Order: sequence, then structure tokens, then C-alpha cells
Amino acid sequence: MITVVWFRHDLRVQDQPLLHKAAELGAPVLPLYVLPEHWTQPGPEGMDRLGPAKAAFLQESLADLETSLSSLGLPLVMVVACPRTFLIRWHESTPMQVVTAEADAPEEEDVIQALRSEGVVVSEVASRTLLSSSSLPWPDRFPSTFSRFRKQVEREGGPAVMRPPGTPAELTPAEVPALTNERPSVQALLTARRGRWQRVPEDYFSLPGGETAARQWLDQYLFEDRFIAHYKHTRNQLIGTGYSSRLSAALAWGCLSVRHVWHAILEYEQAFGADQHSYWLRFELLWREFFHWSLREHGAHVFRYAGLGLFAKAPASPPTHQPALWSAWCEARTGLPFIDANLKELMATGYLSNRGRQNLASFLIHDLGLDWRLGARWFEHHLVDHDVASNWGNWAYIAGVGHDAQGGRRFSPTRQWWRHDPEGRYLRYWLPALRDLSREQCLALHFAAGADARPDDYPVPIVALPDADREVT
Ligand SMILES: Cc1cc2nc3c(=O)[nH]c(=O)nc-3n(C[C@H](O)[C@H](O)[C@H](O)COP(=O)(O)OP(=O)(O)OC[C@H]3O[C@@H](n4cnc5c(N)ncnc54)[C@H](O)[C@@H]3O)c2cc1C
Repeated sequence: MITVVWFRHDLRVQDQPLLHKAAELGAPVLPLYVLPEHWTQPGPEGMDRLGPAKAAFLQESLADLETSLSSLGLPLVMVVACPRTFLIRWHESTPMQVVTAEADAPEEEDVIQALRSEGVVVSEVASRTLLSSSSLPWPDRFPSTFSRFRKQVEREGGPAVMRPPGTPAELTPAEVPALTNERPSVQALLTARRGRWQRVPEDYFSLPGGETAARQWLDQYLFEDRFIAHYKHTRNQLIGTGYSSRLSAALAWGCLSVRHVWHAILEYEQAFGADQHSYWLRFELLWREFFHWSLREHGAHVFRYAGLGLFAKAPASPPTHQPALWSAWCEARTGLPFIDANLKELMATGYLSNRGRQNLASFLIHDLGLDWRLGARWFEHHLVDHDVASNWGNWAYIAGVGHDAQGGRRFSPTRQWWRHDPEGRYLRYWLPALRDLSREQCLALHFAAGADARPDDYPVPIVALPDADREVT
């Protein structure tokens, strides 16, 4: 019998409860990563789940994990396959038990159940959240809003977050069983997916994938540059290094554990004093936590057009698809400079500020009138930090079918741009064609006016904004 440590979104070695669990079980250990082959298969709109920036981050994270495991004397087996079929077949030839992270998304839960029904013993270990399933602070029903959730979690000075464990001392490597898998290797597939994508010069901040880089950045962010000291004031900015923590991709792939980040912030508070900024970073981690437990509670409902069905009655059927609007979105040619700049940044870098994400989601849902799930899938393809719970939870929230008791949020793209990009710096950065225009000229383009100043190839807006949007101050 061997213990397969099946890595999914927990690509690290330090503070890794999966390895501790494997050490406790005592059998020889085989670390495994299965890249689910369906991630590369296009869905109905031609989008798959593995865009180029995301593939690059995953490739770097796996390379780093492989190096760290090999320093513990453990090889990392990597395959492209259907995880359920692969593990069941393997079990038939090589008796094994599996140690893996607690399931988050419904499809992860399905695979774990399928393995168990085939007689595989699976130990699920909490590795992705601050709280643990054995000590949740809400009595029985999951809170319907974030503020109720936060109040319960913060009661009595909480949350009490367990200290992450260090690296386990001794693990005996298992012999690698023979593999019959005709798919391309993980590295070959990721190289092909990554294609010619590389970090562009415009990407003023770019964190490579992997635990090593993530730990270094966390240290720099908190203790060297101390960017956290202005977090609450700058977190809504659109451009520049250190306006927000940029920890999302490392958290999404588990290069860092959220418990580790939480305790690092507490250490910062001990060293430099707690204030509204350090509290606010922990507050944002509670948003992540909220969406993670919500996904476990509501499961696949978050993927329905009508969402979670907690508050208002949502229409059961999605709006008619509008191919012209959708292509303009996908090409970042909506004709609204602020929207196009955000679309360009996301496509070029795989990252976008929280403010930018809120604006894009609101625009797609409330101004273009498209099915919110299209936008969520598009984000899933592009975002290096894609996280099922946070992405789908936030989209549903803005669409008014998630946890927002007010029934959805529209952000005026005009006012948002005027407030958050007062010098037009962000816009000119991502739209060089508009570089010589004044901010007022760009505003005229935004309202389909100002034909004189329109650069030749810049499109007219694909949608007229409501009159109320014209008032900007
Ligand atoms: C439509 C939409 C889609 C999103 N999709 C994702 C996603 O796929 N993955 C993802 O990690 N975040 C997602 N977010 C949340 C948020 O935009 C990003 O976490 C944040 O912009 C990442 O940058 P940062 O690490 O510098 O964030 P910081 O502001 O430094 O926040 C620190 C951490 O707190 C967490 N966090 C912050 N805001 C949120 C939030 N609103 N919801 C959940 N967690 C939050 C993240 O883990 C983040 O890394 C989405 C938000 C919106 C509006």
C-alpha cells in the first residue's frame, strides 16, 4: 500500500497539512498532480479553463513544487488525465490510499465520492480555508450575507486561526508505478497553452508562480516595503505596485496557505502595531473565506443563472445572446475607453484590480444585458488567480443572484472612471491610441460624441449609457 498525496490547489511544501497527514499514515508516499483534461476542452462559447497567463503561472508553480519535493527526496508525478478515471485505474494495479484537500467545488466532491465508491480510502484534509469544518462558528444555517458571516466569525475576538504546521521531517518515497497515459505531458501541454504569452512590459507587477516567489513577495509586501501600511487607502487603485497585496494567485493555487498569510499579518501587527490597514487586509481575507464556505453550502447552485435563490426572485431564463456585443467585449473594443482599458489589462496580464473586476462585471450584466455566467467563464479562462468560489461568488453577487440582499449592483462606468482614474493615467497606459487625448476628449468618446477627436480605429460605443451617467464631478 502506498499513500498518494494528490495535489490540486495546494502547490506548496511548507505548511502543508497533506504531507503531515501522509507522514502520520506511515506508508511510502507518492506526490501526484493531475491536470484535468477537461480544463482544455472548450465550452459552448469556445472558452476553456486554461488561458495563457494562467497556464504560465501553473507551469511555474508546478516546477517550483517539483524542486521543493525533490529536496525532501520525493518525486512529483504529473499527468494530464481525467482525475477520476486515472486514479481508479491506478488503484486497480497499485493498491493505494489518497490524501487530498477537502473538496471545495462540486466537481471535486464528485471525484472524491467516486473514488470512495471504488473502495479507495481518501483522507480529506483542511488546507484552503482559515476555519475548519469541525469548528464552524455559525449554529446550523450558513449566514445569508457577508456582514452576518463576519459578525459570527469575529465574535469573541475570532477567528481563531490554527497555526500552520512546518515541513514534515521524514517521508519515505514510494516507487513510481508504471503509467499508461497517452496524453501529452503536463509540461508540454502547459508550454503549448502558454504559447507566446509572456509578461508584457506594461505589466508593471508580475509575480511568477510557485511557493518560493510567493513567500518572498509576502515578506517584501509586509516587512520590507511595508505596502500594507496604506492598504485601506490604496486598495481601490487601478495601477502601480503595492496598492493591494497581489496575493490572490498564490492563494488560489495554494502556493501560500491563507492561514500562513493570516499569521504573517498578525506578526506584522505585533511588530509595527495593528491599524485599520492591517485589519482591512484580514477583512478581505474574510471575503474569500465567506465565498469558500458559501460554495460548500450551496454547491452547484452558484452556476445557475438564477443563482442561490436567497433573496429576490431572479428570472429563470437567461437573456438572448448578443454575439456582436460579446465579440466587442472579447476584443476589448466596446468603445468605452475605461472598460476597454480594463479588458486589455486582464487579457494581457491575467490580473485585474478588484475595482476593475467590479466594473467589468457590472458593465456586462447591467449595461450590455448579457448572461452573467458568460463573464464568469471568461474570467475563469483568463485570471491567473481564478478561484471557483471567489469568481463565481462575486459575479453572482453583482448580478443580484448571490449573497447581496440589495439585489445586485450597477457601477456607473463614467463615475467609476472619473473617481478612480482622476488623471486618466490608467486609461492612457492601456490604450496608447488615446494617449494624446485629454481626459475630457476621452469622456466625449465614452458618450459617443467627439467624433473629431476619435482616432481612426477606435470604435464607437456599443451601448448608450443612461443619461444619469452624464453627471460626473
Ligand atoms: C467579478 C469578480 C471576480 C473575482 N474573481 C476572483 C477570483 O477568481 N479569484 C480571486 O482570488 N479573487 C477574485 N475576485 C476578488 C478580488 O477582486 C481579488 O481577490 C483581488 O482583486 C486580488 O488582488 P489582491 O490579491 O491584490 O487583493 P487584496 O485587495 O490585496 O486582497 C487580499 C486577498 O483577499 C481576498 N479578496 C479580496 N477581495 C476579495 C473578494 N471580493 N472576494 C473574495 N476574496 C477577496 C483575495 O484572496 C486577495 O488576494 C473577484 C472579484 C470580482 C468583483
